Amino acid sequence: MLRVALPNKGALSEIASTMLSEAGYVQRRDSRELVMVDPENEVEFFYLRPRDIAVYVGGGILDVGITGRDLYLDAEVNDHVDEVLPLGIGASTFRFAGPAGTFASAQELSGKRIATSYDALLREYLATNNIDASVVRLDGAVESSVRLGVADAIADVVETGNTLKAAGMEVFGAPILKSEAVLIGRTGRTPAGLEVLKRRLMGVLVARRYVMLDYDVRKNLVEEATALTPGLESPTVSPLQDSDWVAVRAMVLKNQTNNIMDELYDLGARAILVSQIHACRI
Ligand SMILES: Nc1ncnc2c1ncn2[C@@H]1O[C@H](COP(=O)(O)OP(=O)(O)OP(=O)(O)O)[C@@H](O)[C@H]1O
Ligand SMILES: O=P(O)(O)OC[C@H]1O[C@H](OP(=O)(O)OP(=O)(O)O)[C@H](O)[C@@H]1O
Ligand SMILES: [Mg+2]
Repeated sequence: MLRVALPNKGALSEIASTMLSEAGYVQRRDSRELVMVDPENEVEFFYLRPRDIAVYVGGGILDVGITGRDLYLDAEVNDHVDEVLPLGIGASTFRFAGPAGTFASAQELSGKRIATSYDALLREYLATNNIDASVVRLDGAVESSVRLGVADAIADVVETGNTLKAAGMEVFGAPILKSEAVLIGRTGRTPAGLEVLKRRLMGVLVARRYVMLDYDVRKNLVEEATALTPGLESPTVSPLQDSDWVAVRAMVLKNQTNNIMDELYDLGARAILVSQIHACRI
């Protein structure tokens, strides 16, 4: 059995479970369940605090896990745990913020107090950038720390920025880290089932990003048309009953679909159809 750690709560919990369901794995139905066995796929899922996942994987107790890149790096296990696959979900940025109009750059933090829940990540950034500041480690609701007088600035996860705005704060300086949900595993180990899990997750990523495009086009325009729809490897071109025309089938990026359809139509392509990809192995 492949032993997989998944976030039990928070921003990454539902989106990680949904992704695994789309990849064909059985997921828990009740958020209080802590373990879920998927005997058919020979995988066992353990629902744990997202911050603890790197610790379980780093300790060799569980084979792989899904957590945030920021949490994984903050756990300081990257000498023996690797990021195996970025998952394109749960994106956020780890940034400095302070009371509106107070700070303009990270260098101005020298001698100041910075509150954060990601102290290892912050300490490393400060050391690399020669900023001599003190770090105040808090568990959460870090935005309140400045108003309450325990810190001068914060380093925290920002997604929409709404929480900062509500606290009268604004970001400053360059982003410290761009994060997203990632699959992590022990360096140099490929436990049974990991390659299949990776391939399935990559299949979900592709199925989410691409659609299947079908159209008919005159044979003499097929070169121009397929230049617009090159597909992942090569588009399928099939004969039609009318020998002057061919049918073309290719995967295209979902967010480019309508532009490509307009260009194909202008070129003379007709019967342009888009269909969703439910699953794939590339
Ligand atoms: N809007 C968001 N708010 C917080 N974290 C987010 C958001 N979007 C993505 N994430 C990511 O989710 C992870 C944090 O998850 P979560 O909030 O569940 O952990 P936590 O803050 O340690 O726990 P909790 O808030 O339950 O005490 C990080 O990897 C973070 O980058
Ligand atoms: O930019 P936004 O979309 O507003 O999201 C970012 C906020 O969400 C997180 O808090 P969370 O809900 O995890 O609470 P916590 O601070 O107690 O961890 C994070 O710590 C920020 O406060
Ligand atoms: Mg949180």
